[in-house]
Amino acid sequence: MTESQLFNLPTPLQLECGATLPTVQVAYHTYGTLNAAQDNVVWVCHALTANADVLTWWSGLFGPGYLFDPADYFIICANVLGSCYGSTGPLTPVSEGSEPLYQAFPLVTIRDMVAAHDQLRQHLGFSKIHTLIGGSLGGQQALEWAVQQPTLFENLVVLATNAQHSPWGIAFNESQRLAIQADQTYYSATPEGGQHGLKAARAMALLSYRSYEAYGTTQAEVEGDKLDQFRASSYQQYQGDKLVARFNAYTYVTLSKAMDSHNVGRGRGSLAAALKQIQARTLVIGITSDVLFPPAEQQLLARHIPTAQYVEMESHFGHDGFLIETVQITRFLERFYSRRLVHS
Ligand SMILES: CC(=O)SCCNC(=O)CCNC(=O)[C@H](O)C(C)(C)COP(=O)(O)OP(=O)(O)OC[C@H]1O[C@@H](n2cnc3c(N)ncnc32)[C@H](O)[C@@H]1OP(=O)(O)O
Ligand SMILES: N[C@@H](CCO)C(=O)O
Repeated sequence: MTESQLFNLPTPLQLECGATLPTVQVAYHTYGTLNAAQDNVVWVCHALTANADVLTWWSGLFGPGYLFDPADYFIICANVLGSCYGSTGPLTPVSEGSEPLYQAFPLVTIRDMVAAHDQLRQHLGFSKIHTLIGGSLGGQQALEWAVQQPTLFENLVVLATNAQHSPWGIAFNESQRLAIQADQTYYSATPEGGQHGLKAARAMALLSYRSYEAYGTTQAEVEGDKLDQFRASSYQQYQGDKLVARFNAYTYVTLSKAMDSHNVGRGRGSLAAALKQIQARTLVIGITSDVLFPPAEQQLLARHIPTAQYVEMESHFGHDGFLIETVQITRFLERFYSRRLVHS
């Protein structure tokens, strides 16, 4: 694990909603060495509850001996604006000496996240990115960035994501926010506020990340005569507690609203017109059992991005397959790069 590095934006950040964040800090991790030609940069955009330490949460794809090996690539991942892993968010001050804003933290969009990351890119002096990759919320950022800067990225890899967040996805997120906001401690504006609601929200979200088959495989009862205390119940409880131990309700609300805001077509005529701007060679990966970002959304991306290839991954892990099925993803990527992987 590497240490997080910090970048402070040189000027206040004007958000899409009209609010301004006076100071913004972006936490990021890098691995490997930038080569002389500076053409081995792989930029990873992370999903909802992850952090910038991609080697911990995407191991199997990133790390020594894996496809994106720090021996070959200069890998960078930045924590998104609004998160709680080092970048400015609801639990951090937004100006020198101020108190955190908690539920008053302004609305952040995917475009605001991209704006912060692009400032970091400029600060680091990268004028070319070999590969931009992200799944889910990370894929939303990657698509938005690739639309905004068509010539910056050589390759774009997006998994289990979409061009515009769907009514179905927004409804899932709103239901989770309802659980958080029904927890009166949410209004306490303390780091622990809303934890009961957050636990319920994560349990609800899990249903959209997995599948009927996945629960059937991993949570089936050994004894068939139980009346209560089922394994699936204890799994939901456990997963809720696990997120509460490492996250907070205010960040969850902020990031789920950012996901809802995603629409590459906003102000650009249409989704198709926006996606047509992308010049990066693109691989779109869908997952057969993904009910949250179903294959039809990936197929739409591939239809409108001029150079896109579409592949579909057989998996019963549902949406979270993009984090879990690293062997299949590696195979798809090797084919995509046609073995042009190692840089001299
Ligand atoms: C410090 C950090 O921030 S690290 C994490 C950073 N964040 C991320 O990476 C976000 C993206 N990652 C994820 O969403 C997840 O880690 C995934 C999707 C990759 C994998 O999910 P996991 O929860 O690890 O796997 P899975 O769904 O199989 O659950 C396994 C866990 O449930 C527990 N479990 C399984 N069945 C049950 C049950 N019936 N009752 C109670 N617990 C259960 C297991 O013991 C295991 O516990 P552990 O995580 O403490 O080892
Ligand atoms: N398991 C992922 C799901 C969101 O894509 C996360 O927690 O970030």
